[in-house]
Parts: sequence; C-alpha cells; structure tokens
Amino acid sequence: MTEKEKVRVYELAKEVKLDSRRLIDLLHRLHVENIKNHMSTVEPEAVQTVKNIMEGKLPPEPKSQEPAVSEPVRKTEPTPSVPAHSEGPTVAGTPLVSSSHDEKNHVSTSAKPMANGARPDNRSPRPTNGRDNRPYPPREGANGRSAASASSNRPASASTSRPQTSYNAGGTRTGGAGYNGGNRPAGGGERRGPGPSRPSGPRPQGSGYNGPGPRPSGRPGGAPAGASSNRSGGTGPRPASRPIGAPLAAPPTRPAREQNRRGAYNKDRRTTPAMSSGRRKNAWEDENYGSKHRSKSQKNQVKQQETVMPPVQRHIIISSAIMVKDLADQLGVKATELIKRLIGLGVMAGVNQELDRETAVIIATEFGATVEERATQEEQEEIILQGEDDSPESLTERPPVVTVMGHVDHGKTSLLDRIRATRVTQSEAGGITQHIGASVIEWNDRKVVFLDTPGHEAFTSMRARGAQVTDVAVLVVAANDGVMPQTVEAINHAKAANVPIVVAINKIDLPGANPDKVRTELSNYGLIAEEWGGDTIMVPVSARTGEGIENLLEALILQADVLELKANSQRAAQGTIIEAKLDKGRGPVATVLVSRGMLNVGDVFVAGAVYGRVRALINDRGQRVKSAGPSMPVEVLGFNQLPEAGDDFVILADERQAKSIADSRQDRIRRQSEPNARGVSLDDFLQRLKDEAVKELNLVIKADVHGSAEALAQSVSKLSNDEVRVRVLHAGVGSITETDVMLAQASNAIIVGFGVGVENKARQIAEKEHVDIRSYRVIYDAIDDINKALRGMLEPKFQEVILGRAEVREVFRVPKIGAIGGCYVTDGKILRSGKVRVLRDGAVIHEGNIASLKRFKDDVREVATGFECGIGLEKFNDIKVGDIFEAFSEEEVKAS
Ligand SMILES: Nc1nc2c(ncn2[C@@H]2O[C@H](COP(=O)(O)OP(=O)(O)OP(=O)(O)O)[C@@H](O)[C@H]2O)c(=O)[nH]1
Repeated sequence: MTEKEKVRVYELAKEVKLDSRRLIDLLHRLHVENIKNHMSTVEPEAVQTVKNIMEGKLPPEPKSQEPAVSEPVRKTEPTPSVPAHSEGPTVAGTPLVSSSHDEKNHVSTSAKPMANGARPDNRSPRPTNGRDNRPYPPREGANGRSAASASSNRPASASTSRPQTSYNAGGTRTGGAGYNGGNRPAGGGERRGPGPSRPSGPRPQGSGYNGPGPRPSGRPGGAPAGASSNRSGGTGPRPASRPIGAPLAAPPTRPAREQNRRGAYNKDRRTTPAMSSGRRKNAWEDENYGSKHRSKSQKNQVKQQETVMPPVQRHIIISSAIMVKDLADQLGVKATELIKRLIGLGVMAGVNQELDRETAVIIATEFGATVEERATQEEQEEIILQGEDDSPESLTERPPVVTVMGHVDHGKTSLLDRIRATRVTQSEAGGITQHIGASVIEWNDRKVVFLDTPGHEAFTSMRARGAQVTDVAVLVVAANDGVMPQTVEAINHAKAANVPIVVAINKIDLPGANPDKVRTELSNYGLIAEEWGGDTIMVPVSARTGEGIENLLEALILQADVLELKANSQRAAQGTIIEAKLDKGRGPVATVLVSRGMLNVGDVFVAGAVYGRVRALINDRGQRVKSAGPSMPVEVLGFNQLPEAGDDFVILADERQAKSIADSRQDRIRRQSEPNARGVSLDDFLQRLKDEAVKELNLVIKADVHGSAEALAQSVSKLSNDEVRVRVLHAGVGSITETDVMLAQASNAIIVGFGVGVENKARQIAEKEHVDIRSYRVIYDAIDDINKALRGMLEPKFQEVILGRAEVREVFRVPKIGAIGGCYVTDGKILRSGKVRVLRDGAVIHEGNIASLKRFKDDVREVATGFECGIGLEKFNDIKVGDIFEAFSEEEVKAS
C-alpha cells in the first residue's frame, strides 16, 4: 500500500499492528468521518496520521488549547496517565496500544511526561468527581452498554471495595483504547447502491478528516473515562506495545476475601484435565512476569495473581456473533464464569444466547485470550461485491437519471409522454417504446434517463432497499392548481434523499395558470426560483402543447453538469434492479440501471439474493443490444429467480462465487425474517444514541389538519439539543400511508401520528419492517415522548397492538342504549375487552371502550375476520356507515 492510497480499516489495522476495533476507535477520536466498521475506507491523510501516531509522532495540537502542563494525577482520580518512557502512542491520553499491566509499578501515581514531552490534547485539569471531561468521550460498548459505564453502574460498594490497583475489566477496555460496539450502520441505514458516490447532496468536505480537536463530551450515560481502569493505578511503566489481541491487562488482584473465595474455586479448576497446574502456572508466569529472578514480593504477587484467574486458551478466532456456550468452550472456561463476567459488563446473556462479535472480543480479552477478528462471510462478500474504487482518471461523464414526481393529475404521465415523443420525433427511426421501467431521451447529443417508476417509489421502497438511483427529481406542479399535499410529500422525499429538484410548472396553456403563484407557494417549502434569486430551476411547461419542454430538458442537462455525474465504463458492471417481472415466455426478467461499468451479454451476476448469466439485453426501444454502460436501463434475461426492485446487481467473474453469494444472502434473508431486524423505535432510540452516536432523530409527522401537523413539526424541531437534532422529514395531513412508512423506513425515521389512523397496508409494512408508528391524541404527549427520548429518559411503557378492524355497514338506533354499528370484521379480530378507535375519512374521531359486542343476539367475547357483529361504544353514539372501528389493546413494553 502506498500512503496515497485509500485503505480499508482492517488493512490499516494490520499494517499498524492494531486491532481493528481499536483503530476504529482511534479514527473516531481523530474525527475521521464515515468510519463504520473494519471495511470502511480510510483517506490517505488519516492513514498517515494514524501511522504517525503509531510511530509516536503525535498529531499537531489544536491552537486554541491550553499550553501543555504536566498535570499531576491524583491517586484517587481515574485518569489515564502515561509514563515517560511509555512508547505506546496515545491520543487524548488514551493508550492506543494497551499494554499489560505491570504489577511492579501498580501503585505508582506520580505524573510523568508523555512520550514526547507533551500531552497530546492539553486538556484542562479534570475534575475529580469522576465525570469525564475529556474532549474525546469513551466509545460505548455493545448493546449500548459501554464496559466503562457498566463498571460505573456497579454498586459503589463493589467498586470502592476494590483496591486502587484492582483490575477493572470494563474500565480497562472502554475507558482505555475503547471499544466501539456500536459503529455498525443502523438497521435501516441507507446503503447506497453500488457505484461511485454521486455528487448529489452535500458532498464530503475534504477528506473527511478533521484532525484532532476537542469534541463535546457528555453523552447520555457517559461513564467516567477510564474510571476504575487499570490506568487509574497502573501508571507505572508499561511495555510500549503488545502483540495484536494480546491480553490488555494482567488479571486482577482482588480483596483478600474475594481472592480466597476465588482461590478455592481456582484450586478446583486446576484439577481439571485441561492443563496441569504446573503447566498453567509456568505458562502464566512466563508470559506475564518472566520465569526467573523475581523479588519475593513480586513472587507473592505473582502467586496471588495466579490464584485469581487461571490462564486459558490463548488464541481464538471470532468472525461473527457467537453463542455464550461456544465462546466459553473456545476459551476453556465455564459458561457460568463467562456469564458472570458478562453481567459485570452489563450484558445479560444466557448460555444459549448469541453475543455479537464486539462483545465476544471484549469478553475473550477479559479472559486473557488473544483474539483474531475475521471478517464475517457477509463482510467478505460485501468486499467482493463492492469491488475496487474507481480512480478519478477512469471516470467519464454519464447521463443523469431523472424521476418525475408530483401531485395526482398534475401531469406527470403526460409530461413523460411528451418528453418521449420529443425523442421519437428527434432521433428514432420507427422505434417503439418498450416499457422496461425507464427510458432514454437524447436531446442535443446529450442523454437523459427517465425512470417510469411512480415518483415516490423511487424514493421510498427503492431507497429503503438501499438503492438510490435518482440523480435529479422533476417536480411537476400544475400552474392552475399550485402546491398540493403530494407536492409537499414529493419535496420532502427528494430532500430526504438529498436529490436536487427541478420544478416543471405544468399546464401553463390553461387560462387559470398562474406560475408565479406556484413559485410563491414553493418558496414556503424552501424552493426559491432562480429568477427570484434562489437556486431552484423552475421551468413553465405545457405537456399538452409541448411548450417549454426543451427548456426543461436543457435545465436537466444543466443540473447534470452541476452534479458532474461520472462513472467508469471500462470495468465489470454494477447497477440496481429497477423493475422485475415473471414473463410467461422468458422467465424472470428485470430491468437493470447500470451505475458503473459495462454490462455485456454472457456476464455472470448476483442480484440481491439471486444470480444468473446475462442471456440477452434489451434496451428501452425493444432492441437487443450487446452491452449497456453507466446510467443505461436495460432489460436483462438470465436470472435463476426473480430479483426485487432495489436489489443491487453486480457482475462477478465466477458463476460458483455468484451462486454462493446469492445462496448465503437467501439464508440471511430467511434469518432476518425472524424478528431481529428492526427499524428504529422511539424506545430504542436512546439505546442507539449510546451505541452509535446517533445524531439525528428523523420524524415523519401526519396529523388530521394542516395546523396540527405544522404545530407539531415546529414544536418537535425546537427540541433539538447540542447532541441530537430532530429532523422532520415530512409533515402532512391525512392517515398514515404506505408511502409514509416507506419514507420512514428508508430514512430510519419514526412516524408520529396525531389524530389520524394508519392505513391497513401501511400497518402491515410497518410491522414487517419494524417501523415505529406512534399515535397520539394530545399534542403535548407527542412532544413529551420525543423530548424524553432525546434526553434519554423515555420510559418504555404501553404500546398499542392493533387487533383488527371492522367496517360499519349499518347503524341501528336502540332505545335507551344508543347507536350500534352493524359491522363486518375486515381483518384481525374484535375483542370485547379491547379498545376501539373510530376512523372516519382517515381521521380518528373517537377512541374508547367497547360497550357491547354481539353476534346476532348473543354477547360474545370476540369476533373474527369475515364475520358480522354489532358493536356499541361507551360514550359514543355518532356512529356512521363507512366508519372504521380499529380495535386495539395496550401491552406493556419491556425496556430494551
Ligand atoms: N391543459 C393541460 N392539461 C394537461 C397538461 N398536462 C396534463 N394534462 C391533463 O391533466 C390530466 C392529468 O394528467 P396526467 O398526466 O395523467 O397526470 P398525472 O400526474 O400523471 O396523474 P396520476 O398518474 O393520476 O398521478 C390529464 O387529463 C391530462 O390530459 C397540460 O400541460 N395542459
């Protein structure tokens, strides 16, 4: 690797002899962006910085910071201090290469200058109250429980009963070089489709490496950095480095009573056949202290140590989540012992429970094992599928991919037809447009690709599947109608996807057309027309007469030029499935939009969880072609099964490899259909705050009236604080629809409904995709819940479970009783004991208990789908034909 090349984290880790996890943590501390896991790429500048640090050349100090002062380290303060001759490079006072705890010096507390005489971060003196004021907060542990915080959460008596020198596993790990268990992309996190990152949306600034600098600390639950860590007492000399994965610290010395107890246990253990006591002891001594020439006191100490924790199997390989019992086996310890340790770290797990890789690594190191982390099969496959990055020289211009969006009847279809007609008249010789999901227009020797997919889908379901194929959105607004609800929805979708918008003000041929009114209305949504000093291109057009169409195409080309859309067309192709169907005669066929490379007949591919070999390619004019380059949509024949829209499409050299990847993806899909793949919920938002340094809470708001939606959006936006920003992706009127759920899923958002119902399909998708829909009747409750979540105080409470729905088909007025709805249960069931919400035209008009549930004349406890029944409601008589009764119950949600 040359220093100018980007490298992946694991490669760099290998090179600098640092465990990937630690390197990720270091990169985070250096504020290097986009480092998610060991496969993330590291910019050359950051690579160099890491190397410098590892070679002991510390990063330049921020000017604003205080002068270097050798700060005395108090004996009681859980503050890392690095000895003069420590060669272990440090950042922010944290040893990057954890060293074994040197027992000889374990009581040393004097301050010593750092390797090159200055503290790397020149922090101001830390308070002694145990709060972490370090500029770089500790990374959090798996499941949101940092080992450090876990240790800090222990009862005070437990921690104070330990001597200063005591070994505190949690503190050692996370307070030290840190363990970042939460750096994986969020469940629904946006996975860009293959291909070079598009320049649309905000572009990364520079290399993404901002160099070291203070970062606000004080994340919720932040534990004292290094609290009770071995650094607190172990300030004596340490070895400069240790082999990768070598034990991070020597085993603990414990209070005498505990040692005795453990001693007894260990005596038992030493009788186990795994290793004779003599061999164990020697191995332990050799590794930790050297076998000879110790002082008496040292020997005593060694003896003490030896009785505390027996050495266990030293080298294990962890590549994925592992069951507690399997890890215990690998480590050669009892599962109960492992479980105890896990509890100490705040992780509750049973013998048969899986530990994620990060937790497994931590706990294994706790037991003194060296751990080799290997990429999981999935990660290895992703590396293969991602392929090499393209060098800037290999990139050439590619056409823009455009999606048309807008309100119903504003003329999207007519506009697309008119544009296609332009193409037909301009360049086609008798070609018949074939529906393949996209079409290519050639205008003034420039190509523009239009997706036929209904606008929202391109931004929701596709994006939810990780694919973002659109470069530019054309927002069609009828000049006689102006901005309507779906116009706003479209704007929000495009904004959430960071896709620039070109506005087509349509129907200007109509007498009532008022383009300026449209411009004014759009300005309320942040779209200011260029001619009014803004940066949104707005083109008046008429799909009917064709007026302005050329201007629109010109605007799109202009926008494409601004975006500098480029791709390498000389490599193996990658793309995205934009449509797939089972054709009677041809079997599974799908349209692929090539994002980079050249797709050729005969190529072997993986697409999502299916694979195949390209038998034929058909373009949007129905012509067979031999190849298709970047941005080109092309129908592909040769799939073994039907792929799904939004799936990635990647050419591989080897059919066996393609099959194997497709098979393992199928397996994964099967496993994921079990309830562990989750979207984001408000309840676990706090957890994710800790786990992944989530900085944004995305919301989709739906309310019964415009005023409520606005009010709620404004109120919750104001809840943003220094650490977390509330971002309202969309605030609209009407019931919660499938589109809302898809937008929420694609953007990891929570849906907040205020006085509105949830459409059936939307409910089903939300359940399947684990999208959290929160319904409120009181605006304050909504604000309060979101506020609590932001402040990390949300108490999981009762969650609504929808039981079923019934439609009112007739209304009976019963004297002295009131109105009874003659209902038909359309789905689920209605329970007498449940509650009912009355929905009329998508809005909730009442919520309350059921007063009576009858089948014919009999009172019944429940009525299932497909049956008729009479439902009377407590304190509500205004039942009307067409009302929907949504039955629900409230179940307590356990804290996650
Ligand atoms: N006068 C006039 N009518 C138009 C124009 N564009 C579309 N229309 C008419 O508006 C109606 C709706 O047009 P569509 O193209 O179907 O609108 P759409 O946005 O695709 O509608 P949905 O697919 O239902 O969302 C049709 O009757 C069109 O003929 C235009 O520029 N001028």
